[in-house]
Amino acid sequence: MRLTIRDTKDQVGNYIGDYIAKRINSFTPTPAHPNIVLGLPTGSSPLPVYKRLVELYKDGKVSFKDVITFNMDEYVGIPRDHSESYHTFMFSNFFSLIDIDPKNTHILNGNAEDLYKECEGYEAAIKAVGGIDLFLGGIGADGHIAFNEPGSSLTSRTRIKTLAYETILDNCRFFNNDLSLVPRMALTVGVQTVMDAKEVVLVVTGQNKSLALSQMIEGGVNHMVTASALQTHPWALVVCDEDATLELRVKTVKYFKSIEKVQDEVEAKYGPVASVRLGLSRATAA
Ligand SMILES: N[C@@H]1[C@@H](O)[C@H](O)[C@@H](COP(=O)(O)O)O[C@@H]1O
Repeated sequence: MRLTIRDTKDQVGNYIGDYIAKRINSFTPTPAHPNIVLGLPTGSSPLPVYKRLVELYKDGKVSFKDVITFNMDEYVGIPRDHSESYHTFMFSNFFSLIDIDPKNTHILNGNAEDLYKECEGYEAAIKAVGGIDLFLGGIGADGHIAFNEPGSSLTSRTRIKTLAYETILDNCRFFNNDLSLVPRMALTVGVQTVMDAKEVVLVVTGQNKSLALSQMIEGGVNHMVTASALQTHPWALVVCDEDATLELRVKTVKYFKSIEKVQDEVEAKYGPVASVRLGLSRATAA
């Protein structure tokens, strides 16, 4: 796992936005895997990433015409066009601002008649397009990824999930601070669904995520901090701001900063060719 630290959350957004655009632009289609497939999150943390990607699209530096997306999660039981549904979030903050074909965007339907079937179908749809190339994610204050709350199986797949009280409290701000309006359940991809992606990028910003970040990076792999499963992913990158590092050891921060410096030197020498970068960065991050 690599950790890249930037001063502010906007700089984090720019870094990840540029990173994803580079992946889209360097994607080589094959008959078995003709489109790049992204996994996408909602939440306040990824907003600067989406803002950057929209800017790059408007500047003609990236196109989403051939991009397929799968969102991480969706609430159960609120209408699709509810102002706080993840469907509404994705269309207002991203999809309606770029040239993506809505047919290529996939979001779990929290109002499906058969929620079990919906989840099984989602896993099958991911498989049918050749798997996810890059899964972008955020984390909850309790270290959850998607809606994989503490205690979730680290080999879980897309399923129905009861939300933790802490998450319901966190989300209350979006529902007029009225606890009774916050959905109690969600559909979510599993930890294993995220782990199956070829590459995972996590955006972690703000002091309120600092404890979760230190637990996921410095603690052991643990189902109480489901994002910690990424320690075993062969190609995971966490990008955070300085505020989010507050609970990390100084030694940890210095270590990851020094690794980035080496990577920069290697890239300056060999060039930012994606495949080369992938191989070399793996070596330096090991
Ligand atoms: N299901 C979402 C997660 O995918 C997201 O990472 C988390 C943090 O959101 P925020 O970035 O707003 O702190 O919120 C919810 O729990």
